[in-house]
Amino acid sequence: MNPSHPQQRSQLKVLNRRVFGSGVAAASIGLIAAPALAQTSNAPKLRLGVIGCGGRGTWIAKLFAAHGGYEVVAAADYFEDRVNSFGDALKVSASRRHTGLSGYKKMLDDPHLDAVAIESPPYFHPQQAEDAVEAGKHVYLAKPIAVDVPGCKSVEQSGKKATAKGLCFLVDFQTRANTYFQEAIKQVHEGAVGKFAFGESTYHAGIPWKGQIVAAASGTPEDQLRAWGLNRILSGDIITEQNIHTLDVASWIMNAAPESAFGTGGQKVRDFGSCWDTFSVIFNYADNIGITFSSRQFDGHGSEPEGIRNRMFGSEGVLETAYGGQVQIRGEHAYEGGSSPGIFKEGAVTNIATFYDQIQNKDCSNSTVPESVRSNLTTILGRTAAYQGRVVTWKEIMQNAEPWLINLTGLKT
Ligand SMILES: NC(=O)C1=CN([C@@H]2O[C@H](COP(=O)(O)OP(=O)(O)OC[C@H]3O[C@@H](n4cnc5c(N)ncnc54)[C@H](OP(=O)(O)O)[C@@H]3O)[C@@H](O)[C@H]2O)C=CC1
Ligand SMILES: O=C1CO[C@H](CO)[C@@H](O)[C@@H]1O
Repeated sequence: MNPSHPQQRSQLKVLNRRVFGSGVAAASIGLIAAPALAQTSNAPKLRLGVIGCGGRGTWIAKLFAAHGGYEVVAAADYFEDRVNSFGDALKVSASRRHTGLSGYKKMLDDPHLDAVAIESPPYFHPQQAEDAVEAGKHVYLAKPIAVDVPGCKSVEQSGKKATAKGLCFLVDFQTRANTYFQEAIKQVHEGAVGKFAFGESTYHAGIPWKGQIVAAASGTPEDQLRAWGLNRILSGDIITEQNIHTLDVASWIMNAAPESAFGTGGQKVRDFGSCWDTFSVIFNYADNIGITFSSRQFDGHGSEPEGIRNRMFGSEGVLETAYGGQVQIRGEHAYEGGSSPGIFKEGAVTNIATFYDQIQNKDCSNSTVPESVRSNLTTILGRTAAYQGRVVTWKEIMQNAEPWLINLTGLKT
């Protein structure tokens, strides 16, 4: 998000209040400076192109520039106004601003470009990542990695291909970069809560897409693209686009894929867009360990607690985590942990620094790819079970890997 953009400012207010809690508001979105992780070596700057110049793309490009090890030299977005506003802010030359659906391919043709950050709508991520790896570029990819099973499989292959070609590929989950989350979940894996009994996973938040409601109603191809966050196919629906943060933590805790899921939900409160505004799912893991999940993307009328939360109950303790809040283990092997109010920005800053270090050190193991594939597939399993109102197995979704396709006719190539 870009706090200087008026629409984004109001969205941030909603997110601060609803997702992160009032006490941590400014820090949670990066208005309070994160610890500097500036590049100090004399290595030449990495030449970075950004695909997707909307809110996240513009915001994160400034973090790449602030790192010191990158030079933002190219921009691609379907929309000319976005690429120009990005280009002006990041001082990208006119010849390196690309528009249209395949504008990013012209960017990838540049032999002097080292890496790309993919910050476009989720529907486009797998193809853009595949093309970037094919073109020999390192890839920094926003979550979710894909909206469907074939997309997840494609990103999995791109990650492996990147490793084989000596390219780095990093998926940007802020929680995965946070030391309290890392330590707490490591201790849980070492037995700190004993034998798992059951878990909880929630993402309760307001509407982040108010600026897209008018475009969503118009239905022209370009408006549909501008309003991608309210479009089920372009976004993956809220369980994949937004709720993935909490289901990624659940997947990290379990260190396994669920065997099946059962769920429900719908568009209960909102009357715009094609996404559901709530999901309720039970994920069934091996040994009948259940994780109950619920999400909301509309006004909670002051209900607390809000945001991205996980709990895992075991025979000897309980793990509690909150994105932007406290992370701790209670019980026989307590871990005090700590709070992470600045995680929204600090997670990205850390991931940007890690990506730089991996490229410099030629560490192309690309370990964030398989874990992201699994959590993205977990969201798709829950989504399928909820849409169909029946028990759906992991095996089933992996075997019937139907692509989600949208008609892009009418858009500039
Ligand atoms: N925590 C995380 O990891 C986050 C990840 N993402 C991911 O990043 C990708 C891209 O998402 P995102 O950038 O949000 O998508 P968009 O920018 O396309 O859409 C989000 C909102 O940003 C606003 N916006 C558009 N252009 C700009 C601009 N130049 N500056 C500021 N705001 C603008 C739009 O509001 P309006 O039309 O009213 O101007 C729009 O409603 C997606 O995959 C998404 O899931 C996104 C946010 C956080
Ligand atoms: O969690 C987040 C806040 O909401 C945004 C809109 O759904 C997401 O893209 C982001 O990842």
